[in-house]
Amino acid sequence: MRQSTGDALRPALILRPLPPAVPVMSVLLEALNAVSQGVLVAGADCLIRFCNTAFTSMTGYGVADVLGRGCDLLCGPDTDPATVRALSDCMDQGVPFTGDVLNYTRDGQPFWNELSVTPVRGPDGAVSHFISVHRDISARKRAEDALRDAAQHHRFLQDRVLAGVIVRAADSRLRYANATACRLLGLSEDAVLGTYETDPRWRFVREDGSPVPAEDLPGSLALRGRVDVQNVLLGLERDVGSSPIWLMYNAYPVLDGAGRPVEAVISFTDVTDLKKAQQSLEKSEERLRLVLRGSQDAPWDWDLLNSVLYYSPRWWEMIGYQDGELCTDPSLWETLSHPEDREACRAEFHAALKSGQESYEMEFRLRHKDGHYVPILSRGFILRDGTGRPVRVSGTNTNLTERKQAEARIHQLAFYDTLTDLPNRSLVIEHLRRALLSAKRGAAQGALLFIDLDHFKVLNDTLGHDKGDELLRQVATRLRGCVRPSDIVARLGGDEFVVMLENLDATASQAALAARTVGRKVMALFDTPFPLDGDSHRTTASVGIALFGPETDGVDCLMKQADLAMYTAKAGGRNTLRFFDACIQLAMDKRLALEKDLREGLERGQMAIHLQPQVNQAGKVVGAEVLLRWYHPERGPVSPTEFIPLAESTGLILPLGKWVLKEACATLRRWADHPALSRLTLSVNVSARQFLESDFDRQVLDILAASGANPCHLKLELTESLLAHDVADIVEKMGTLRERGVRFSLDDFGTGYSSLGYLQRLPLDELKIDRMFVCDVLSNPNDASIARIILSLAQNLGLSVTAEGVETAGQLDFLRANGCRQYQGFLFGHPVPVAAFEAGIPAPL
Ligand SMILES: Nc1nc2c(ncn2[C@@H]2O[C@@H]3COP(=O)(O)O[C@H]4[C@@H](O)[C@H](n5cnc6c(=O)[nH]c(N)nc65)O[C@@H]4COP(=O)(O)O[C@H]3[C@H]2O)c(=O)[nH]1
Repeated sequence: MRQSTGDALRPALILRPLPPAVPVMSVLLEALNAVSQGVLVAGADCLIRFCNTAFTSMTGYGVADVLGRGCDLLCGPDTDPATVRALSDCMDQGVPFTGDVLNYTRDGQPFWNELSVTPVRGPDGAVSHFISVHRDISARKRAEDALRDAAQHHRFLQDRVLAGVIVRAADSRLRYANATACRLLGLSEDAVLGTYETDPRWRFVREDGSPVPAEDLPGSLALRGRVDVQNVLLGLERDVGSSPIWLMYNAYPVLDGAGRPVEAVISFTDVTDLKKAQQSLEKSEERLRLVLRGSQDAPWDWDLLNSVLYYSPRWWEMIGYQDGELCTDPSLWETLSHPEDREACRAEFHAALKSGQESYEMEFRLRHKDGHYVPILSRGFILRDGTGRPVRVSGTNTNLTERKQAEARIHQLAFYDTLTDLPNRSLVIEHLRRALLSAKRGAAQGALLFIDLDHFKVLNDTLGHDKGDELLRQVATRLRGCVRPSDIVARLGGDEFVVMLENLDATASQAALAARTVGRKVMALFDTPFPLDGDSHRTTASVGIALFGPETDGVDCLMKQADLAMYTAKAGGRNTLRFFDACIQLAMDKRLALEKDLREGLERGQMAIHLQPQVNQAGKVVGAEVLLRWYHPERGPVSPTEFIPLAESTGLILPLGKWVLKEACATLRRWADHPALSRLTLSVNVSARQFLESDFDRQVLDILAASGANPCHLKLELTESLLAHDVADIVEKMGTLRERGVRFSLDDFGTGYSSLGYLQRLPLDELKIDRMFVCDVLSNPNDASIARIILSLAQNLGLSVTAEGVETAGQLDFLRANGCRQYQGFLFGHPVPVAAFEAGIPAPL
């Protein structure tokens, strides 16, 4: 109820010049004050003559405020001037007016006034006054505004949701479509209401490409079945034949009060991108399936977070197992992998996980059920979470067996000679390159031997290529068999072979000797005829040798040198061996001649033994060392220091040594009958090569037996170099001989391989102090110390000691003072022929 201002009087009807009020008027007045609308009466001059109670309540004005005021009393700042004008025009023209006007109460509050002004005419037809009826419609206006706002908001939202929304009537006519729906359906907003959902311009298709009939559209289904339709995927070809956009539909029916469907609300979302992604995923999965089906790869998958491993049936098959035959746990591949690969693989795998890379590849071997190892290429793809942590690894294993075999075959074809299976020129060049590099780093000298069969062409032309090939194969086999496994034997082509020897010796002369030994072994291979298809064929080879070492100028140069040496050998009459280096060749020739002479010298009786006395501390001769002498008719006397090493390297030491032993034993036997000589011992030098003969002990016993010498007078002098060989064997042979009374002395003690361990193990009787220490005992404190140590060592081990090379009384005094009891040297006598030695021994008293 609006507050009236000051005037508590009931509103009065003041109509002038109306006749005085009668009860009827009073009733009318009562009626006017009872109505809920505000009523005003204004004169033709538009001044207010009357207002009812509802008006005063509505506006807050009192009756006194209103009477006599103009009709614009209620206008305010936001009152629409156009409306005011229209009202004013109506009043001027004496026509009714209705309209909604924004008016203001007395205290300035705006309110909506539904105003209707009716002109009242007098008998003369002229407007005598106006009756206006006012209704406060503010509440309605607010409701309408709210409704409009809500509708706008709703529309706003509808237009902005990403889903299309349409409402269709039962006859499929569209009643509503939001902006998204219009966009997706290709409709303008104006066209919505005239369009049917079943419009023939749209073609709906299913995922398999078949068309969707109108009655199966989601709206139709919802209306017909009165059910909600959910998640139906349809393709929409907006123009028939165009590529469809994919829409995910939901729909529900709207029922009337009687439960009859009146319309369907249909929403749909554009899932074309999703669909495309799905299709491409399906395609790539399909492709992967096809690829995997077509390939022999074995997929696997490892869930790192849960430690769950999946090995495909082919994974198992690759290593000979049935699916599930072994327990599948993360350590399985480690258990099955080759021990040599395991550590590297583990490291590589963890490095890949740690590094953040997406994939890796590695090769290793897995143990097959039957025990052999299968070479595997494993490719893994690492899946990581948002923080980069690896959560899953998936991949495939490829069996590399065939590839490895093919690679080996290719390698074989590229680097091996198909006829002989020996390395070919390419491979030997590689080996040489590597050997030269290592020689440059200071390793020992090596040698390259070029071997060319003599007159091979003639054989090939006369006997045919098959037999030629067969000969080459047999030569290859023999060559391979006559060198060490570490030496390289190769075929360069035709009848040319090479042998590469590494690490021969640090000195060129010794390396040349070793190379020549191999060269001669190679030539000796041709001494035995070659069986060729029932016939036996003889052939020879020419060998050229080039040494290589830090100074060598590269592979080509070395090959040329060996080739040239081989041609020199051919030019020298074939079946011969030549060095590229002329000096080496000269030295070799000399050596060869010496070797030949030595061999003949032994056969022709040019050898003799000389004896050098060994005396005790009283100066009495107790024995002698047997020293070999060679007197060549042209060369004259040849020093043992010259021919003994040659004899050792050629093997001639064996017959020579035997001969010396026989001579010594024969001498002992002879002495046995001679009172002055019968107690003397003879020390015989035995070379390592001689002693290592498997039946050396038997040979000695045979010679002793054959000569009838007393074994107790025979002493064998062994050298320290012998100790580099199988000591157990040496000990055994020494034991056998010692049982018969033969004694042993260790020669040149202190110069070579001595070790206390050996000294204790060997059944020795004597140590010999080498003359190199004796020589300087007085001038060199080191040598004096060594001599003293040897003497004290011998004493502790219970061995006797003979000092060699005693030349002066001073040396003798030193040795004697330090406990040495037996001596040998020029001070007591030079090596002399046996007869001279015997003559020098005084007859017993
Ligand atoms: N400067 C000097 N030299 C002295 C003195 N006393 C002895 N000699 C020499 O020292 C060598 C001792 O023999 P070796 O150490 O066994 O050294 C021997 C031995 O290793 C070897 N040899 C000699 N005969 C044979 C043999 O029949 N068989 C074997 N396997 N080797 C032998 O030849 C080496 C040299 O023999 P030779 O030339 O006869 O040289 C002998 C001898 O003449 C001395 O006071 N001063």
